[in-house]
Amino acid sequence: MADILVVDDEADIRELVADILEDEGHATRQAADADGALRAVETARPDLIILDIWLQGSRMDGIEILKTVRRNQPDIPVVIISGHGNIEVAVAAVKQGAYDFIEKPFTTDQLMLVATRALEASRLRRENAALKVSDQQQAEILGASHAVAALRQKLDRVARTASRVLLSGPSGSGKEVAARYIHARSERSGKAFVVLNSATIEPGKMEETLFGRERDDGGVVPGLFEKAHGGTLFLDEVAEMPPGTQAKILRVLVDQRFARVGGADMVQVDTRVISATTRDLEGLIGAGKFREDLYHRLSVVPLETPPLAARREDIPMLAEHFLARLSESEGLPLRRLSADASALLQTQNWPGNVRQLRNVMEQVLILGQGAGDIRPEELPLSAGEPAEGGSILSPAMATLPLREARELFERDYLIAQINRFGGNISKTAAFVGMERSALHRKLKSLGVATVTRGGARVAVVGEGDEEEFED
Ligand SMILES: Nc1ncnc2c1ncn2[C@@H]1O[C@H](COP(=O)(O)OP(=O)(O)OP(=O)(O)O)[C@@H](O)[C@H]1O
Repeated sequence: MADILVVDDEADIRELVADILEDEGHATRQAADADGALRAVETARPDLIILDIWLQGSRMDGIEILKTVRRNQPDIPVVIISGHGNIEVAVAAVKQGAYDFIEKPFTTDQLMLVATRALEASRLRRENAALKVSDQQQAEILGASHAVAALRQKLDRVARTASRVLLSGPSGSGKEVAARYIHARSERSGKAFVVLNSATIEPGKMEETLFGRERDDGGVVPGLFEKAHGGTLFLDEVAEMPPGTQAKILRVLVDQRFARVGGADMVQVDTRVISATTRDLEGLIGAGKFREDLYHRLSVVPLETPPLAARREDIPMLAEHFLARLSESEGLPLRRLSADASALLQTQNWPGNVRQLRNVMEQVLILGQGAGDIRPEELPLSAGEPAEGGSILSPAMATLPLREARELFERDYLIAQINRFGGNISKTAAFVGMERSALHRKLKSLGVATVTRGGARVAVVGEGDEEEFED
């Protein structure tokens, strides 16, 4: 049932239109002039306005009312009633943003047809707008660390162009979110964002998946390049592409044309390609596993999503964000992290990065029995376990030069110790075997400070302004 406002100076036409709409189950309100109409719109937003153009005794005609409504509430659909022989005025009204018009005299069916279509179109528009908002939300890159702020800035810049982007970073570090972020903020945002995960497609099916097929009966099965026409194709795990497909993709990137499998005609597409890899593509090129020419075409703008362990200061806010979102979507009471739990999360290695953090938060919220703030012992963490193969090297550290790896280790180690001693620098210094002043200098050079969170002192990275140590 819709709420429909009928505006006409002739009472019998108003009544007639209202009767027809009410017979179809809608609620109606009526107005005879501009003041009545605008007051009705202000009182409660109608789902549809049926508006006569000529209104005797009104200070504005239908077109003026239409303009006012469009200015203030542009998403209310308006259907114009025009007198016979007044087509030009009706067409002018449509140009001003009316959904459609009907000419007097009209039949019940004509009125219902145009009213139903206007209501349906406005419902679809509202749904699409809601979807677009949720697309944008899905494509939010959260984090206040230097690394994430710099990444966001680059993504914003690249979203304004049509350049191809290659995103590198470990699994779960947000490569797909970054690709969605670019798409959602680009001129292509109204068109499709299509994902291909190369690792999940059988090699024999890859070309059909990407380029489509022409069947013997003349039917066409479009591939992902066609589905993403005008939009963006995200090639995830691009290193997993079989060599034959690599050659074909290269050709599409060079001239934006391809033939479907089983077909001879060339298909022209305008598809932006964003690709992602967790692997070292340059190493694979050296080993003859990835085409160098394709690499250069894909990585016009190369960007890196940093591992979570390299931006620990983002961990508390990401964790709180996931807790809030999950409790809302699962209908569970919201729980927050205690300061100790938050500090413990910051000492972990997170080989599965943001995805792993989200999973841990999901487990706490869904499986956790507790109430109130989440305590450290409730966190399902395998803290302190050596990484696979007995090595303590995290994936983040394993690929760094010695000096940077040592800094990363020292930073993580000292943060863990400070948090173990409740932010007490003297006790930490005694335990780690350093003079208090030397520890201060070291922490400063590593960008570590302690801040008060939830009543407790915790060590964090990169919030230099608050740096102030307690004994
Ligand atoms: N900066 C971020 N802000 C908010 N959520 C994030 C962020 N980074 C990652 N996520 C979330 O973490 C999860 C994993 O992210 P995503 O799928 O983008 O990672 P990926 O690098 O593409 O992983 P893979 O290489 O395994 O495909 C998603 O649920 C995503 O929403």
